[in-house]
Amino acid sequence: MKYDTETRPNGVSSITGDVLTEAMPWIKKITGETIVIKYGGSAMENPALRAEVMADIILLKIIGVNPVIVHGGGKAITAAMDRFGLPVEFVDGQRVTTPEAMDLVRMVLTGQVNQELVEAMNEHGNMAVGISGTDAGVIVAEQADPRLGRVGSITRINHLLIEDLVAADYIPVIATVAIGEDGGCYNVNADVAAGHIAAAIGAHKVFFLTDVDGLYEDYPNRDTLISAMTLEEARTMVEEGAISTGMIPKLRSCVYAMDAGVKKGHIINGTTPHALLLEILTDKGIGTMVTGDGDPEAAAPLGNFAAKLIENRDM
Ligand SMILES: Nc1ncnc2c1ncn2[C@@H]1O[C@H](COP(=O)(O)OP(=O)(O)O)[C@@H](O)[C@H]1O
Ligand SMILES: CC(=O)N[C@@H](CCC(=O)OP(=O)(O)O)C(=O)O
Repeated sequence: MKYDTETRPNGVSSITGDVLTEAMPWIKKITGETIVIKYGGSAMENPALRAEVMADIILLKIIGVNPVIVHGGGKAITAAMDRFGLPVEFVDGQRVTTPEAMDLVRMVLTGQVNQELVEAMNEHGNMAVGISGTDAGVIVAEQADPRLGRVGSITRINHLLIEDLVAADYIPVIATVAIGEDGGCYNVNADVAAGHIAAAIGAHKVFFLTDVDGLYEDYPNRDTLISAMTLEEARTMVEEGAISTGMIPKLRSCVYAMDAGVKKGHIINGTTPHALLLEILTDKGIGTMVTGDGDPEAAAPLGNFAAKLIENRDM
């Protein structure tokens, strides 16, 4: 039943009621599920927005969802390296990490970014617990490539600590510093870590919050946003190299997690107010959704542009 705002003494709009009712079936679907949310450096720049995202995560927790946060902080690391006069260099999207840079990466991710997120969430009740991949050996890695120094390639996720925290109703907030198979620690890409963690804990869904609306077929042409794609289409795009830096590890991680049983992967704009809530609790999904085969929400086939891109790569 719809009410006329005019007839309401407190002036509350019926739209508010409609929005709340619309959320009900989605709350029923998601409550009790564990979701992994990767929060990236690009979407963390604005402190007010960051605080809003953290509050939304708490709201999800309150309605019975179990969020696990995996965060990056690439921009903050670069700013710190500039400040300390360390050279900043990326090879294929991975930061060249000398031992001195590794000290700074660890300092920024675990000491600064992680704690900022934990503090912002705990303003709403002390539910968030900050850990890094070295705690209880949650993320184990080996050297990826000697040319990249202390950059790690993940070999194992020890998921017990994450699961224990979730079971105790905490929100784990994980900085992606890994413990080395050979001792020491490694710098791992946060998108990759999120995919591995989602796979290891058998998450229901994995979300990548970034600073663009999702995956574009023809970036930066804003008319080419892919709103939905199947796992096989995502796999083909990754394998054919039809996407560029930034999105590569996100889509690859979706594929990795979904191959391990995660139901869906979402790439959404963390700078859009309440992006997570809109994606999870309303009829109108936003961003790019990757669905599994046979999923009733499975996507329409890729648009012409992506199909052409892939076709051209074959030639
Ligand atoms: N096809 C594409 N669709 C969307 N974004 C793309 C695409 N190709 C490259 N990008 C870039 O990827 C960036 C997001 O990746 P990144 O900067 O690594 O994000 P984050 O710090 O959130 O992990 C976007 O800001 C955009 O510039
Ligand atoms: C190896 C490597 O490149 N590690 C990343 C880790 C942080 C990260 O991934 O942060 P975003 O998600 O904010 O980009 C880095 O040093 O920037």
